[in-house]
Amino acid sequence: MTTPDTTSATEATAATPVTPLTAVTAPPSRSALSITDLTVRYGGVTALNQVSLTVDPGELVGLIGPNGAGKTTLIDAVCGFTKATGQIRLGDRSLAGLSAGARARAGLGRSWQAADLYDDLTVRENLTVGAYTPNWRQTLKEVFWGRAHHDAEVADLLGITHLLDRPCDGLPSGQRKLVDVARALAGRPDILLLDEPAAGLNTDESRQLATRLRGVVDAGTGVLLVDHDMSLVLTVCDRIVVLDFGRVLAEGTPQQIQRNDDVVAAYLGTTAQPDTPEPDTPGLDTAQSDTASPEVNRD
Ligand SMILES: Nc1ncnc2c1ncn2[C@@H]1O[C@H](COP(=O)(O)OP(=O)(O)OP(=O)(O)O)[C@@H](O)[C@H]1O
Repeated sequence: MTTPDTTSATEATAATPVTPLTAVTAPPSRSALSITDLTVRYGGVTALNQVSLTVDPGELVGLIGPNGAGKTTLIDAVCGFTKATGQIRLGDRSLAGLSAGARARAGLGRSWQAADLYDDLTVRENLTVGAYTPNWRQTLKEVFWGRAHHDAEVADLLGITHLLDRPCDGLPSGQRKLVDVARALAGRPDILLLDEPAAGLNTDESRQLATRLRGVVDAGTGVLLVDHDMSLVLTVCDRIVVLDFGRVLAEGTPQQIQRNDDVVAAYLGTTAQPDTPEPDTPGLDTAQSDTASPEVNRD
């Protein structure tokens, strides 16, 4: 079952129900990401200091913290864009010494803070670029699991099927973010690391993204989500790790994190009120109950 390029995306979707992602897209087993004592220094700045965390297949882990806490550095180090010490493993395999390309082929995918799409290409073509990891393993996957079908599945999962044949140039920011995530997913990663996918999105777009991310995770991919949108992180994540000054400050479920005094003091502040407030609470300051983006800039 494939989606021919000559058929419009809408027609294809209507004619051929998309098979669940787990059945077709993924290799039979996926690997967990395990990070131990990860340390990154930029000259005199210790951006990460012995950070350890795990992301299991089918788990959505949030990574939050103030500006400059080291979140992007962690993604860069895991994906091979920044030198680091410590251990990074994907399943049984150590990623030590591997290039960024080799880590992508091993099963890591990532998005970037700015959704830099190839604007003169269509959405479908962007997915094709995202899927391009030329090695025998990838070629075998494509022989057994199919490429065009995979694009259709990924597009379906992110809710962008109707956009597949549109050029990326001119897409609104919310759709660009979804395409960016889809492009990273097109490489069939075991673990997907997302750097602020909700930045610039309005509340509706952010909610839509949350639904789509949950679909990605439920289909078996492990996701590490970096974002300042606390409404998104606290509602969609299974587990949250909080960084502060390059160290792990706290780790736990969203409920545990929002009640952690250290996290409230360092990051969430008085905005940490994700429990549904009484709608008619007298004197409730709506600004204080806004959980959207408690950015703390210490740069
Ligand atoms: N290329 C670099 N050279 C030198 N210092 C850097 C570099 N990249 C990051 N840093 C520093 O490392 C620390 C961690 O930065 P990082 O961008 O990882 O934080 P962050 O948590 O992602 O912040 P934000 O939420 O603002 O994106 C900061 O002190 C930052 O100034």
